[in-house]
Amino acid sequence: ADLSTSIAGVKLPNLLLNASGVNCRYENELQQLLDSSAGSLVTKSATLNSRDGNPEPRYAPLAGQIGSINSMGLPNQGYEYYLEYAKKFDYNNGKPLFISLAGMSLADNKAMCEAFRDANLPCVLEINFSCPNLPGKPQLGYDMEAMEAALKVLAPIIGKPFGIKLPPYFDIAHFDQAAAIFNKFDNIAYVTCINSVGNGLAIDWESETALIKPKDGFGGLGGLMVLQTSLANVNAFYRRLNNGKQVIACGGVTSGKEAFLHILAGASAVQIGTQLQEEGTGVFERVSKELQEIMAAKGYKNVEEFRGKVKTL
Ligand SMILES: C=Cc1c(C(=O)O)[nH]c(=O)[nH]c1=O
Repeated sequence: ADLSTSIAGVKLPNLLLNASGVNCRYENELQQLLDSSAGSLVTKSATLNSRDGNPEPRYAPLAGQIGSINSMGLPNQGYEYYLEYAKKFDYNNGKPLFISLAGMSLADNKAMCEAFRDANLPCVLEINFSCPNLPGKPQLGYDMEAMEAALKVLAPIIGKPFGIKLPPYFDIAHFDQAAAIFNKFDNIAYVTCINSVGNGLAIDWESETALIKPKDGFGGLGGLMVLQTSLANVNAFYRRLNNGKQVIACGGVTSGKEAFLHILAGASAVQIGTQLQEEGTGVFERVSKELQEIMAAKGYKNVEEFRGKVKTL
């Protein structure tokens, strides 16, 4: 079965890729993604300057393989590292490159977007409005006015198709408000739903202790336990975005089954985070095979035949 897809003007030979933040901070990790069955790769969200991030332990899988909690604190090499990587990248290798940016301020995001614009590269920018783990910094994704104001500055600078990484929303009114904002910007090509479910608290019952150190143990939740929230966000934006804007799914993909469900909900591509962290890059081969088996069993030759076709009662 054909798992290829096109997003923001670039073609992915396989609609599976990593979630930003996982296995993508350093060049060697990015090379591992290129060498895997993933159809593309996205870099760790970059800030103006490099960051060490929060104190460890800052990531933990949850018992029973139900998911993960993280409060990494945006550790990254600084945007120039990823800009240099994007300049050296072989755009004829068959897999497109996505670059994630998460400026600590609008000025930082503006400076980083200007630098990528000036470099005039084929990579696709994904602006991350949804990091939940910066102490004292509320995430832009939950401030509609600030998000629109930022887009009014950044969209014209980027000047070509780009994407936005969104937090999960839980109120229908917020789906309506956010989609209405995105529909105002012609070059928003896609949204990636969802980032981790912010500020969960994982506690070990034997030691009576939080699993991670930063923020009294508060961190973003990922993995299978966020699947239904992710499916809802994918479908909500699939139903609301117009002019060909697409949705990349992220959240709860541990097998071909969840990837299939995300496509049914409307996803054009599917990102894998927690399961990639736990299993390694072999996850892309496994999930691709499982998805193709499901499609064959159901008689689907390509994903367009069932994308967004979730039935309601
Ligand atoms: C960019 C920071 C993020 C982080 C982080 O670096 O703490 N963790 C997430 O789950 N999502 C983010 O967007």
